[in-house]
Amino acid sequence: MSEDTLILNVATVPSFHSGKRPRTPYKPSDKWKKRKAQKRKAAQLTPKGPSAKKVAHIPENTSDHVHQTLQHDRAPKLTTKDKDISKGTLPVSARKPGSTEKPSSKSEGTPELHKKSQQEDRKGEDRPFIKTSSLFKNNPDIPDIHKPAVTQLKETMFTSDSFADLELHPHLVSTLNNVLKVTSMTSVQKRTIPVLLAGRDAVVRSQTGSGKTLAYGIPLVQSLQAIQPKIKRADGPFAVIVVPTRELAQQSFQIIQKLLKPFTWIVPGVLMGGEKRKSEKARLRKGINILIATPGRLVDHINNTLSIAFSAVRWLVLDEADRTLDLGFEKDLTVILNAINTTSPCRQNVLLSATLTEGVSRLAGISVRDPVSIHVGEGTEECAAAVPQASGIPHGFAVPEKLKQYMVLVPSKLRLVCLGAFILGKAKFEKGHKLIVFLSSCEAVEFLLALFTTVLCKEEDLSPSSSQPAPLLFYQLHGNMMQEERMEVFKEFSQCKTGILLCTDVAARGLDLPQVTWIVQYNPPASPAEYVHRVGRTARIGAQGSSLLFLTPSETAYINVLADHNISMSEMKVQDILANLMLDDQFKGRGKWGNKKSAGAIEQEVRERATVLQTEFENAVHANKNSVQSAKKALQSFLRAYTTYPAGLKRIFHIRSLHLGHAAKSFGLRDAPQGLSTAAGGSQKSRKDAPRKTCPSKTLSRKERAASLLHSEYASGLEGISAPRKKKPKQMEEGTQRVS
Ligand SMILES: Nc1ncnc2c1ncn2[C@@H]1O[C@H](COP(=O)(O)OP(=O)(O)OP(=O)(O)O)[C@@H](O)[C@H]1O
Repeated sequence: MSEDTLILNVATVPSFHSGKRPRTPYKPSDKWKKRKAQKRKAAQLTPKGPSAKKVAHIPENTSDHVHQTLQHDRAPKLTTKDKDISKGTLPVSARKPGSTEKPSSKSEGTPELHKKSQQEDRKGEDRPFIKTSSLFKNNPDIPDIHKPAVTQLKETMFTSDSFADLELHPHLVSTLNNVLKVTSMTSVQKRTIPVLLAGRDAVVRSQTGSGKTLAYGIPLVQSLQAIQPKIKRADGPFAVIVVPTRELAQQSFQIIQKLLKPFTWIVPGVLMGGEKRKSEKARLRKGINILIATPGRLVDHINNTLSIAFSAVRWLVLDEADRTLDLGFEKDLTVILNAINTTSPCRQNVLLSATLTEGVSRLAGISVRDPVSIHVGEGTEECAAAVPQASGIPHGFAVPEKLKQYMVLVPSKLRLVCLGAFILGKAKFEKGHKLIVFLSSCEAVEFLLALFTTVLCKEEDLSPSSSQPAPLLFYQLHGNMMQEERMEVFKEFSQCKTGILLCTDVAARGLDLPQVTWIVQYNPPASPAEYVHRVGRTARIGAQGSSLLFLTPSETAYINVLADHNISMSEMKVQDILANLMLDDQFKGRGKWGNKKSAGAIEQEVRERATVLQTEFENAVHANKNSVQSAKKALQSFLRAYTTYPAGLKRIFHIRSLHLGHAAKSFGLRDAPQGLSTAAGGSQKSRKDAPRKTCPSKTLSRKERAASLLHSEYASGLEGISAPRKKKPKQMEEGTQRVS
């Protein structure tokens, strides 16, 4: 051992799957547990034995010292020669130059090498030192940010006008006051409700969390309860409400259900992917008067359920209308509109979103007649400046006034520890925080849930009587989960006071999750509109909230793209986020820093602790073959997602600007893996063996791939992404890959 090193006592590092289920606080049903067990068996995620105690080296004089300079730092950037990542194997050029090491993916591919890796796993338990490459060397420079001048668009949230001032049924007013606990209208409600009560179509844009659901829900219920003779269940749908995700369908259903409390003869119902079609058919047969549905599932019933009839429809609401268009749901919408138009041409149409744009005007053209345009920011000076002459729709977006927006420029190698430190700082050492962390893929969500549960939630934190800081409660929500589990998580995270939800964009739109204090965008969104919806999960209805956007130095220009849409944010510094680790002695190194620390010494100690944390992450990842595989899958899906940014953003998010070794480190991998495949099927070998039709990325164009990736975010686990492709899927629902 060289003299300039010191030994760090890294606390016991449990294996990635340490025999305990990741501590997600929801209680899965028996059926779900059974399915999960089958799934785990299939994925060979066998729990590992007791955790190994590991020791890490950190240099005494500088925590930057590289004990084993892993060749990440020298791994070349991806080039065009490396081929489009989505076409298959990751480039050979990403292999360590001059390395004689066998590619790790291969070493796990054959039984002998598997045995060898198991032996190494066991050996690792006695292994005295863990070598961690430097986190703080060979990173790209963090550029100085020249904050662009941005005029933020403002929308007034509340008015002093009361619901009682409207000509509503008195029982509806008392339901609003007593059940929904709302008395005065928000701006969007004040402007929208009278328009809809007057029987007009409307295109409504107002900021996230401003009460758009009641803006259409109240006039809808008011008009249906007034119909004489009274609506009968068997009359079928009088209103159809289309929303892009299942959770939003469920949420909207619950609000409509509350509004209908005094009007028991009107029956609401929800149709959404992941539910049993048979029982939905039975409910349709009995009769649903207000039908809330995701587009794919509704089309499915239009095509397959004889008892669905639209002759009575008087209302069509497209909530999150721009998203519904975005996701390639346009075809579905055409089917829905055709089905409704054939039998019910006279009805009211309402389109709503916080980010209605030109594209939606096009949709408005096919679905609304002479609509009243309601833009809540309209009339303000800020908004006038943002309205381009031709369209009349503001180019910029308003975000909630009390939302504090931050961004941080983090080199790839530091991303994982930075996210870990941020979560620890907020959720463990401050009180009452509820965080949502957006990631770019289902695989990354699953991987980080397991990793964080292993490394950040230590056993001692779990005892209720413990005097330790608050235990961390992690939740996950993504499109590959089973419907039952998705609903359970949604419910539990809605009700919990603190916790961290790791999710994909499936949670970005419309969800009204109370008391969320922080939105973290670990992967930047594909558009400024999606940015607005993600951050809109906090600071709702006048509440305080904050957001943090992670960017790598090469992605700095995204700040200007957001600024073009009137979005402005302040910079946080990586070192300030990492400084949270000073609160957590669990990640203390062996450095002798004394009591009175100079700024330099503190910085060194922060770096040392960050290195300890990274070491723990890497140990957890490399604890067994399955956890390595899970990290690789997450990395692979991250790379795939990176190829799907729209053309206009390619100059900022280009696969070639990624450093594979550094990206691998951000998934706790010590080496840049070889032979990565970005196809859904996994390794190159398994991809070769798989039937062609199960490998969509081979047959899809880049645009289709992007759409299919986005769709997968909206799928439930029931159909599974590996479901064989059918020529014409029977069950076209949100999340089904549209491959033809
Ligand atoms: N008039 C009101 N007074 C107080 N709270 C209200 C009022 N109207 C709605 N709310 C509450 O505001 C929250 C946000 O409402 P809602 O989900 O409808 O917002 P939204 O504008 O549709 O948001 P998003 O654009 O994110 O979908 C809900 O919790 C709702 O109960």
